[in-house]
Amino acid sequence: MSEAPDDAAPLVLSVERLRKTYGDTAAVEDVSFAVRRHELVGLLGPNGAGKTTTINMVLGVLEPSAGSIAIDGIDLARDRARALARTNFAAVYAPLPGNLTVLQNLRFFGRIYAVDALESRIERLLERFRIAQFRHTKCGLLSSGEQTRVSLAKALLNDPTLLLLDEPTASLDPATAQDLREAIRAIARETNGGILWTSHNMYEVEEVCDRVLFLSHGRILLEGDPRELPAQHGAASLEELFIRVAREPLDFNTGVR
Ligand SMILES: Nc1ncnc2c1ncn2[C@@H]1O[C@H](COP(=O)(O)OP(=O)(O)OP(=O)(O)O)[C@@H](O)[C@H]1O
Repeated sequence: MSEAPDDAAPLVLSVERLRKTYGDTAAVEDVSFAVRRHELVGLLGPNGAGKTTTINMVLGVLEPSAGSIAIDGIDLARDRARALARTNFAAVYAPLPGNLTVLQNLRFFGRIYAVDALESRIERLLERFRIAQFRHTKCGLLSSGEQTRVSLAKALLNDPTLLLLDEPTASLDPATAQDLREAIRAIARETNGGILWTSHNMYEVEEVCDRVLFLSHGRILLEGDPRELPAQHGAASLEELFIRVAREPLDFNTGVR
């Protein structure tokens, strides 16, 4: 756990009244939140809660039905290219091309992002994620944990102000996951960015996140410090709170549907 981020730190992500509907189904409904510089925010919720839909709207992959998104103060709808140049992401469902080596992949993406001094940037990231020995190995041949580390290196190539991580430790053994959590915490501390992170591992969320948002049925039901929220709501642990929120798809504070 790190020092609490400064409440006055600039917003690296600001989401206002975001909504995404598919026909009569609202995947995301009236969601507002922010991520500050140096902050690690967990986006939690049961399967189908709307986490990936939210992340995909922030990444510009999905167009919101309503609402606005600003990255580092830049409105995504109005100035898309400039806003997206400040983001990056890593997700297990978006692996890097398997027929390219680690180096070829990092060079390819580095050129797309127009990274300055690309070769030295790549070398630093290969060291940081302990993947230098795989530089000439095709990504498709790496273990899932090794691929995750390459995806994280790729996600940091452009030194993003906003880093989105969708279950970054899902395929990792406990020791590798622990190393990775430490690396990600260090990134939040040392860079000028903030991180939005999804995970189903409540132990990890308590250890890593400065703040969490509980999403259920497309709405934010709870928000706060993952170490304080359980006691505030009479739950013994974050996991117990998560299960209650997931099973009670109603206004958690008032009990009103
Ligand atoms: N293209 C689509 N068309 C119709 N419904 C969709 C579409 N994409 C997502 N949904 C629905 O929107 C809801 C939110 O889905 P989403 O993938 O954002 O959930 P999630 O919180 O990421 O879940 P998980 O933890 O299972 O990955 C789900 O009910 C899903 O079925």
